[in-house]
Amino acid sequence: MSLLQLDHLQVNIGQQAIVRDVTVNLDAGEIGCLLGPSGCGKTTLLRAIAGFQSVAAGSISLASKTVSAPAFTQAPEKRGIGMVFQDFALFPHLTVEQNIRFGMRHCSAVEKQLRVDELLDRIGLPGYQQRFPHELSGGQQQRIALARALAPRPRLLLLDEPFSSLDAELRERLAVEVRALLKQEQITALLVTHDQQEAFAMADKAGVMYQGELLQWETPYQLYHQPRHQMVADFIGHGVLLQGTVNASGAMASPLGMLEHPSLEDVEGGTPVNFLVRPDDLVPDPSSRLRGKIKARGFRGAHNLYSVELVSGVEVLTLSPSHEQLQVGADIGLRPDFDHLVVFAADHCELPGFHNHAPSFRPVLPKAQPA
Ligand SMILES: Nc1ncnc2c1ncn2[C@@H]1O[C@H](COP(=O)(O)OP(=O)(O)OP(=O)(O)O)[C@@H](O)[C@H]1O
Repeated sequence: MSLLQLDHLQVNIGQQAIVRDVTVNLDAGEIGCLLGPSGCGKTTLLRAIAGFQSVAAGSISLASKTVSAPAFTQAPEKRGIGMVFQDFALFPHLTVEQNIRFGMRHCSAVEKQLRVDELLDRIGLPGYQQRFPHELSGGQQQRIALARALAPRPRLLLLDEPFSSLDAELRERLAVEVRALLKQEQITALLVTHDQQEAFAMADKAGVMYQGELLQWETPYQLYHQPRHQMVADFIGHGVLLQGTVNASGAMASPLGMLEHPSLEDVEGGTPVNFLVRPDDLVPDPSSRLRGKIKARGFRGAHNLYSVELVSGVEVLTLSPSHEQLQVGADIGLRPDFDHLVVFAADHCELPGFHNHAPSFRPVLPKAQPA
């Protein structure tokens, strides 16, 4: 059952359309995640859902009831929405228990007590009732902020970069914990973040926004493996877009050599395309004729990520287990090994902040075809 429905939503600030033509569905109990570069309109969209911002076109519905449309904005306190922001925003002069009880005005004292104890158990902080916020770490404070938002059992929880002030390791751990907690509580949630790892750890559905538009709204797996826009391909995961030309027999001449793949068969001969190359699409192979020089190495735990300059001058990325360390400056052979090939029309309009890759908004193929 649909809990949140945004239908061709437009939100203006002054004369400017900050959110444009956004359509999103979140079913009850699902966790959605909005990704995108700074200033693309993520917070404005959340504010509109919460009822702090009116809408210029389209509508917002909660459980099939319209709460925002042009000339109609249901008051925020009537929407049953909880919110968590990046700066914790706990009341410093109230104890943990008083903070959590804050939004539970309509419950009896016994209910409040049970709910506080239940939530403190669930967030792994039993016995913290009488602490003050300044006696807690950043991660603990953010867990309490979450408990406070969950206490009145909102039907929708909005989280705006809730972990961004925490360090990377804690952020990842909390994302996993918070997902488990939201699932236990059966809360529908929409999260805004810059951090794709966080989105992947938390989301059932995710989308990338760019300049007010939502480019794709699907599962994190589909965003990664079947990006429908170059911008999504560029924003999600490491990878490079290379140029190629598909010939009449469906093979592609490319900086990686001639590539053949079922997904190229529908592309008209002679078409110039851009195609996505992820690090795991190129396997180190000493016997391969495709050669390059290692320019840089980044440690990624189990793997190292290498930047390799091919003999043609094109730079690509590859992965290798971190116990097999390759040296910067060394010659390396790479074997293309595409599980699926993601291909876009090769339009060329430069956009600031996104390497030199042009988003076409018009994939040659609707999406990548699984091999
Ligand atoms: N009150 C306002 N007055 C004028 N412009 C605004 C206002 N609030 C936001 N904007 C503009 O709207 C655009 C989107 O802002 P928004 O905060 O929604 O982006 P965001 O994607 O959440 O960014 P970030 O990730 O940096 O928080 C920006 O260009 C911003 O300058």
